[in-house]
Amino acid sequence: WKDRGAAVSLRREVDADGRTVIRSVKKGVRDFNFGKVLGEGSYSTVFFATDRQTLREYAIKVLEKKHIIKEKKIKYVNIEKNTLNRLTDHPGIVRLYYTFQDESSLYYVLDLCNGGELLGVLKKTGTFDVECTRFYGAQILDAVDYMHSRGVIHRDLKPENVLLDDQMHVKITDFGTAKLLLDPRSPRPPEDAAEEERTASFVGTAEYVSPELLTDKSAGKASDLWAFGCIIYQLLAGRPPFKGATEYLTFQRIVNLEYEFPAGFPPAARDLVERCLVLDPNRRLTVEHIKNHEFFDGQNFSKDLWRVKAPRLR
Ligand SMILES: NC(=O)c1nn(CC2CCNCC2)c2c1CCc1cnc(N=C3C=CCC=C3)nc1-2
Repeated sequence: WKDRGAAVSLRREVDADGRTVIRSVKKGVRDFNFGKVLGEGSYSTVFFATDRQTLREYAIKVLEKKHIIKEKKIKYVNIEKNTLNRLTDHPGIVRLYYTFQDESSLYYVLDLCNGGELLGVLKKTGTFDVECTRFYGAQILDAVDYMHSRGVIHRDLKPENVLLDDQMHVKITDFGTAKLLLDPRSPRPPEDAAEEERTASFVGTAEYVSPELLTDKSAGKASDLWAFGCIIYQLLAGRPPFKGATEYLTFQRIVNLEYEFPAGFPPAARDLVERCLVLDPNRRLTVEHIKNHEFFDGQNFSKDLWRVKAPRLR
């Protein structure tokens, strides 16, 4: 596990001759004050942390080595690090500053999102109006477009993984289950790669998982756009489109496309959702189609999208 990024701290020490020397050493656990737990995954815990020298605040994701090995999650840990290393330069993606390790754990130093989860904000307001849905939908779409352009498929997009920063702007997180498309420049994968993909065990969160992942276990960029359609529906309706009493019943509703729109659901948004929630991934809207859809008429998808003030949530 090669550490990434070199963050050094200057440490004043006394050498053997009693002289005070300043050494530059790679940052480690001792350079941070760890605060409250922000979230716990099956093999990681994310803490609020402050750099003791610069006082900058971060989220530090801590992964216990022996647990990762015992649970055979090394592959996921490497996927997440390789994914974060590809997604280095977009305002809508939680940024990995650097990593370090000690004998027991691995540490990822990440952007801190003080605004919490989009889901939390949605629960407070119940539903979003069209203006807020357009703003957050546009930011999520722009971040997904960047991810896909870098050959990354998130595979578990949902309002819990859409975090908010101090400006209430979107920061997408949790790439531990992402799928990395092979670099087009690299040699073609062996034929059995497709087979291996089909035997892949990972499935996202029930309410947002795409039908193709349930039927033939293949996930492509269109799988993230299925989840995008579910999120747009949920922001306006206050609940996800597919929700059964059990996971199995939720899956059944998805593969049978069983969902309705509540009365008063805005027509342009309804048309957009209907064209994202298409069973055949090849007939689903692509990012470009969605950007040009009537629902986003007049929406600016340039860098300004990340400079404008977030609309007041109502
Ligand atoms: N899995 C992760 O990488 C991750 N998990 N969290 C906390 C989770 C809580 C449950 N929903 C998904 C996120 C984070 C990160 C990245 C880095 C990261 C940065 N800031 C926050 N901030 C939060 C603030 C309040 C509540 C939750 C998260 N959280 C994270």
